[in-house]
Amino acid sequence: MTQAPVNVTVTGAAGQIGYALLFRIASGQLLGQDVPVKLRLLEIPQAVKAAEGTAMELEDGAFPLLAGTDIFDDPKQAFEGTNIALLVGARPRSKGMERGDLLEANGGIFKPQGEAINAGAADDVKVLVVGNPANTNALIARSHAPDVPADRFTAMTRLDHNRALAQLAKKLGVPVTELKKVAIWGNHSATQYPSVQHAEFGGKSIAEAVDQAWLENDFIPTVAKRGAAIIEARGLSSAASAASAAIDHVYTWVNGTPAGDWTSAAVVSDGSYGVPEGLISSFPVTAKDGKYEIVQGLEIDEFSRTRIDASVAELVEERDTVQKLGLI
Ligand SMILES: NC(=O)c1ccc[n+]([C@@H]2O[C@H](COP(=O)([O-])OP(=O)(O)OC[C@H]3O[C@@H](n4cnc5c(N)ncnc54)[C@H](O)[C@@H]3O)[C@@H](O)[C@H]2O)c1
Ligand SMILES: O=C(O)C[C@H](O)C(=O)O
Repeated sequence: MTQAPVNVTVTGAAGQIGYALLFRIASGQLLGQDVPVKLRLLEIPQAVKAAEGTAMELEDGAFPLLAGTDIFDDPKQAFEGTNIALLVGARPRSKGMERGDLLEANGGIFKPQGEAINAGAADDVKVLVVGNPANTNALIARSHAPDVPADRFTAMTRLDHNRALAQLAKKLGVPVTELKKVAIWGNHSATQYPSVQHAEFGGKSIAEAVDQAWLENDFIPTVAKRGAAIIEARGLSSAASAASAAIDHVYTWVNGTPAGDWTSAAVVSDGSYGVPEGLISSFPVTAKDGKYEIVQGLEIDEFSRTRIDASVAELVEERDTVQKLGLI
């Protein structure tokens, strides 16, 4: 192991996703089996003790690639020198809380974290926001990190992408490895648009192989409402699958997408496909040389246009709310 360890900051480290995520990072699945990592865990003061327990377990794993674990309750320290920032900790919606209240509470978390990333993160920092509402939390963090290039801020829709792959593989009776060019557009919320317009299986069109009624009445709502279905079944939101998707998102970002395929990530819009510039919206993206890029030049049919516009309208509303609250 000659390479210097990569610093990985994980916020909400004592939460459910943190518990599922940290051991996979330590085992080399985030960056690769030859890349040592140093973990920097951020928690609120009340949860530092629990994070310490997780750090003891990480130590007990004797992971060859884990160069150490540090715990912080101050974002400035947690993001000092960080190369990969996984923003998982967020304020969940509690009973009676309006969407505006939720956005405001999360502004109190993601504003100082954006400032801390701006002040102290490494020059090559890559940020993935997982904590909900993920797209708008990423927008808040990004707007407080003016010195960090916009393309370093992303939010997670890889879980939705993976959910879409799983549903399609089941329907078509093929392994997920045969599926290509599935895309999630818009917000990580029930308005998201999981699209098969350009998707293929074994070189054939998926849109032609399944009927439109199944897409509209089954596939799209199943993927878009899967998070709620898991909460209903488990009594807790998805954790292991969310951690797995976070691993996939960063691994792909660093190591690239295979030729002839793409994945989905919420990235800062450059105005492509009519999505207002600056919004953090999900697109089909490729990754190369450590950069995610929006796939260009896709023809968008009328059905897709309506669905994309509806989800983007929700993102615009969220952006306008946080703007009014002075959070961006
Ligand atoms: N984007 C996605 O696909 C996706 C999927 C699943 C869950 N989520 C979201 O991920 C978030 C975390 O989920 P979870 O199940 O791990 O929640 P959890 O409640 O189990 O853990 C959250 C942790 O964050 C910590 N935290 C709160 N404020 C913090 C702050 N300011 N700094 C650092 N840590 C802080 C809490 O102390 C807690 O330990 C939630 O917002 C959830 O909705 C997103
Ligand atoms: O935490 C949630 O509200 C659901 C989560 O975003 C998910 O998609 O599983």
